[in-house]
Amino acid sequence: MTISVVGANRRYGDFAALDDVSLEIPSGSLTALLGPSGSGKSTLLRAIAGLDDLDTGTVYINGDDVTRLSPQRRDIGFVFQHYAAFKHMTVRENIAFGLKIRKRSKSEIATKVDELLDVVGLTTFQSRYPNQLSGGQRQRMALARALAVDPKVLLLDEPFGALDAKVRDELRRWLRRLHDEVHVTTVLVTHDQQEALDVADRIAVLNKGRLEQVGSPDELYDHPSNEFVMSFLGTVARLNGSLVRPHDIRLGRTPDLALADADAATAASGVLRASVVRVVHLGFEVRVELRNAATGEEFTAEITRGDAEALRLRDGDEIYVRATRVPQLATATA
Ligand SMILES: Nc1ncnc2c1ncn2[C@@H]1O[C@H](COP(=O)(O)OP(=O)(O)OP(=O)(O)O)[C@@H](O)[C@H]1O
Repeated sequence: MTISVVGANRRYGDFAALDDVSLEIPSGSLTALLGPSGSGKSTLLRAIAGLDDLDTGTVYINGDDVTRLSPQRRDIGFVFQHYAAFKHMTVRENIAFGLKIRKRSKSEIATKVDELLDVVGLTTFQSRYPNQLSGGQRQRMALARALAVDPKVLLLDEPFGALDAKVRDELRRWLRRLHDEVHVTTVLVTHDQQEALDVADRIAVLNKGRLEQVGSPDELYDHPSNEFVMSFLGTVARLNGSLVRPHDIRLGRTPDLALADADAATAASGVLRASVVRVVHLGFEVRVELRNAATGEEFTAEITRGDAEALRLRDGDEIYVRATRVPQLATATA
């Protein structure tokens, strides 16, 4: 089911939480709403769910104008960061809840719940109560409960936000596989660019209530439309006025850092002198923290272990750097 938001505005007093946002979410996609805290992600998600009203604007689901429909009538599954499970019900009963109140037959409920327990990997935990589950298991139960009623769309607001890094990482992969199996149009709110790049097939970047860019992870990474998008998707350094990514910086002992594939934009960024502040070994990669000799600005380059060994970098060394790639931004905003 395609979701379209057209001309969405939401103000709180003088403050624009959503400022003329229009967004198309393709049927069957897993779209991340990505942005810093306060950028309007949850406001947009809640407007799609019908939990909050827009001041102006329209929400369409599958071509139908649902702007005035109650959340219950939008056929939506919703999972929040802190999921409120029914404490007195087992995992199985929690997942079955939505089907029961819709008065489905016992056998239909049993079949559906068995299937979902399997999908979310909780079959052996089905008789437990929510407080006997780990945080990650609880969120999987929440997803199963949301999916039980075959929603047209699944809306997830930082569903893994409260979990530790390792569990979050596992659940992301699991969500991606689940989505590949179930194909329900899914919108995931996250402030974590790694999470968005990892699981989403489309990313919508929000900043101060405005939509900055929408596209595939590759499109956003390779062709960010402005400096905000580029710096929000990962670490960046500023070399001679251009933003570059740490792994697009070449280091050398001499200023002769010729590039086979140098193009005009790269050549313009030139060779700079820098001193090595610190060398950090991160397995295969080596992170080199540097200080621009001309400006004193610190920045980071990421090189392979092999390159680092060849250069034999030591703290305090004076070296030369240049960008091997400078993304061309559509607009230059800060
Ligand atoms: N009920 C409200 N009353 C006043 N201001 C609100 C209300 N709800 C949200 N806001 C403001 O609107 C802005 C957007 O909030 P929203 O929750 O959509 O941001 P977000 O991008 O989801 O942020 P976070 O990642 O911190 O949850 C914030 O500055 C917030 O303070």
